[in-house]
Amino acid sequence: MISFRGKAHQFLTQISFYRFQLESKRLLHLSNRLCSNDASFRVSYPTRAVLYVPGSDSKKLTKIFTTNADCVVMDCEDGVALNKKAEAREKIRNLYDTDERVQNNTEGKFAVRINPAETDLASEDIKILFNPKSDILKNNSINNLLPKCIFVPKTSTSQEVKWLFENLNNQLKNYDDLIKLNLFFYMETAIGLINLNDIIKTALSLSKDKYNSKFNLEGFVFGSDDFCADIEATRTKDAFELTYARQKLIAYCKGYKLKVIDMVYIDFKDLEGLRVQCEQGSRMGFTGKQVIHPGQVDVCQQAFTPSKERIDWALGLIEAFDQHQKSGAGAFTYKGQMIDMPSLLQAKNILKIVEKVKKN
Ligand SMILES: CC(C)(COP(=O)(O)OP(=O)(O)OC[C@H]1O[C@@H](n2cnc3c(N)ncnc32)[C@H](O)[C@@H]1OP(=O)(O)O)[C@@H](O)C(=O)NCCC(=O)NCCSC(=O)C[C@H](O)C(=O)O
Ligand SMILES: [Mg+2]
Repeated sequence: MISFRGKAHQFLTQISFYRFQLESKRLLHLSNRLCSNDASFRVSYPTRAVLYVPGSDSKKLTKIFTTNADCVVMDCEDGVALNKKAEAREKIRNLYDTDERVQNNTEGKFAVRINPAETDLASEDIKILFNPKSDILKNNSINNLLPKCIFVPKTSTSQEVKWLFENLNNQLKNYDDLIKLNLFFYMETAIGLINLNDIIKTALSLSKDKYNSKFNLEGFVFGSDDFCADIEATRTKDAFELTYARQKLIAYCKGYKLKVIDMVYIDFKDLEGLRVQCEQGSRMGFTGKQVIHPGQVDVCQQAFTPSKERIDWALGLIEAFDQHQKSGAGAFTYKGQMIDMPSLLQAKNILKIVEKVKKN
């Protein structure tokens, strides 16, 4: 039996819930209005959880349709044994030839990781993966039959970028109506970290000036395990040995408005440890994280999705900022903190992520 006080409490909770809903709707409307005319508010698809599936493993490949990972990377590189490379390429090619779910995906949900540029393995990957069977091509648009996004590991020099674009371009030159191919490069060697600026600038300028924007550099992936091997570091749970590399990669990617995907957490049964590392990566500025097991996807997505509290904070701040701007105040107090233009930009970043997730 609920007492009168209990009932009153229930009633008040209900009222404040409805008030909260109304308030949220009003604020969301306001944020749409504030952000819709903002050129910096470009929203592409989300990459919170990027799941690897070894291309040679038929059973795991069937799981690409049941996972809710934002991006599935069918792997031809390190997740595949050397004597299974040909099998991996064939299985992935077969999916693009026959499966409408893969064919109809327009952005980066189904991607492929090829082998490192300037290797025979990569040449063979490109030759097979970007070559639909002619009888299938007769009845289908080429854009449905090719990977829309590729991941390119161990990118250490701008020379490799040139090699890659040239090879892809040669393979694709017969298909006039090809739309864009999204690309992620890996930063996973010491020399790659040193050459990062050069690699990004080469990829951006070559794509725009020489290849008519056919190739779109979407972002970078931090290959922490290869990087550790390369710098002869020992992996630790809190990843302190990788701090510099992670921060440098974030700064360069954000400087060029690129996505940046954090390290793998190889202890895949330890979900609490995963959560801690995901939240750390999210706070540092990463856009998402690589995962190696479907069981890691939910934890990862949650950590890279702003919480209700953060969204409320952002919406309230945007409204307060708007009001203070109108009254002529650039800086003001909101929830006990000093707010000015950088805080508004941070609040908008939160809404950008929400928009991306909604788009998916
Ligand atoms: C790590 C694994 C080898 C573990 O596999 P398994 O022993 O099969 O795990 P489970 O029994 O727990 O699996 C449960 C079910 O889930 C399916 N499964 C598991 N992993 C995947 C996956 N990645 N994609 C799709 N489906 C998956 C299993 O088949 C089970 O199914 P069912 O029996 O029907 O219930 C395995 O998870 C794995 O191979 N993961 C991928 C490894 C990989 O790709 N590594 C390379 C990428 S990481 C990297 O490159 C790092 C970077 O470059 C760097 O340098 O840092
Ligand atoms: Mg690697």
